[in-house]
Amino acid sequence: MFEKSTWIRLPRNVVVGHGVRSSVVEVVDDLHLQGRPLLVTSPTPREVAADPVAADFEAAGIDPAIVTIETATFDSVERVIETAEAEEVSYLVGVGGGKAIDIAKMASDHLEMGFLSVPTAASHDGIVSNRGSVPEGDTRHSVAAEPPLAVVADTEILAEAPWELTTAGCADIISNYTAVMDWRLATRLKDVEYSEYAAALSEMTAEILVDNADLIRPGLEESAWVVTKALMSSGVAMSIADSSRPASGAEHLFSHQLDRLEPNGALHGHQVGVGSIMTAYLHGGEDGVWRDIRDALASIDAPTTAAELGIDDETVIEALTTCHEIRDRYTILGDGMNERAAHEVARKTGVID
Ligand SMILES: NC(=O)C1=CN([C@@H]2O[C@H](COP(=O)(O)OP(=O)(O)OC[C@H]3O[C@@H](n4cnc5c(N)ncnc54)[C@H](OP(=O)(O)O)[C@@H]3O)[C@@H](O)[C@H]2O)C=CC1
Ligand SMILES: O=C(CO)COP(=O)(O)O
Ligand SMILES: [Zn+2]
Repeated sequence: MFEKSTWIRLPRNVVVGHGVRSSVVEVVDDLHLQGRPLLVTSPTPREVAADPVAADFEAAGIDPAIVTIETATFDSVERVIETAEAEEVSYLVGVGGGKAIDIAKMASDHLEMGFLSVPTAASHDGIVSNRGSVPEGDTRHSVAAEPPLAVVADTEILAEAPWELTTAGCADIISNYTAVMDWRLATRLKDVEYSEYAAALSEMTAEILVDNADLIRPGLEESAWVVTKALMSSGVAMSIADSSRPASGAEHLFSHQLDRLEPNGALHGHQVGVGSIMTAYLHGGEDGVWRDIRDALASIDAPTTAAELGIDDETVIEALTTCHEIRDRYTILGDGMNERAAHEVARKTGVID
């Protein structure tokens, strides 16, 4: 008997383009959401977009509450939940980068409330995904969370954000190549659940981005358009898989460990990009695709070395040798690299001197 079933949760409305920030209230109306919204934001996105969105709500006769979080932690999720309950809101609007959107989607899940995703940076592929990514102690959780009811991605805001945020988003997408390699490996060796459609979508997204790399230039609003579409497509792959596997393999473990070792290190996307160069080498050796990944990253101005990340060589080696412990996710790192092997891969790929 055939007993398989799946439930894929995706946004109902996706609004992308120049000046669409002012459509948030209209989107809320289209979704028939009633009552007060709680805007969940972080300091810079608050100035850039959350305060103007709050003003749009006020102009429409809706009284929004607002909460500003500083970190992507369970404490922040707790604070948002407490604020939502105290302010008696009916739905959430995450306005910001990966941090604010992750916290909003996890709080929404707990509160059983809908949420809207309003990205202010094309820096990560969590814009539409149904996952939240949060560190806790020695580990890093990929938490099932509420996917957004709608996404409102204003390319004018995204294009005005610092250029490195956009290159971080590109690198988060390029890292899909190695994430899918790890996923296939884990399927072969550990029989982990696998979706051919999610894997293909994730790889195709990276391919389209790399093929359009010449459209990705600072000061070009079209870049924000190209990158945001890729970030959403990658997020849809995660929602189809109901796992971050299509977009998160060993290169993400490396980045999550760097976040622990060097909390004020580099952007998430930049770290996973450098990790991807090294894990591609581990998958394919000297003749594998690691040079293609490095060149793709370099072509969109993303870092390809530890020095460009602003992280010292020792920390890179420590992250490489310990990051397999951060979560139960089988990857090319297996049960861990020893120090000599870590030095070898980091040197051979030019990540360290
Ligand atoms: N759930 C998922 O599927 C995924 C989750 N993630 C998570 O997302 C996070 C990474 O996302 P990222 O966006 O890099 O992190 P942040 O949200 O921390 O944003 C990075 C920086 O950009 C700033 N910023 C955001 N928008 C603007 C703007 N318009 N102008 C100027 N500065 C701006 C932020 O300011 P400020 O400090 O003031 O907030 C912050 O300093 C990680 O926690 C990662 O784990 C990543 C991929 C997928
Ligand atoms: O960053 C992600 C995908 O780009 C997902 O994060 P996790 O590694 O926490 O699942
Ligand atoms: Zn990522």
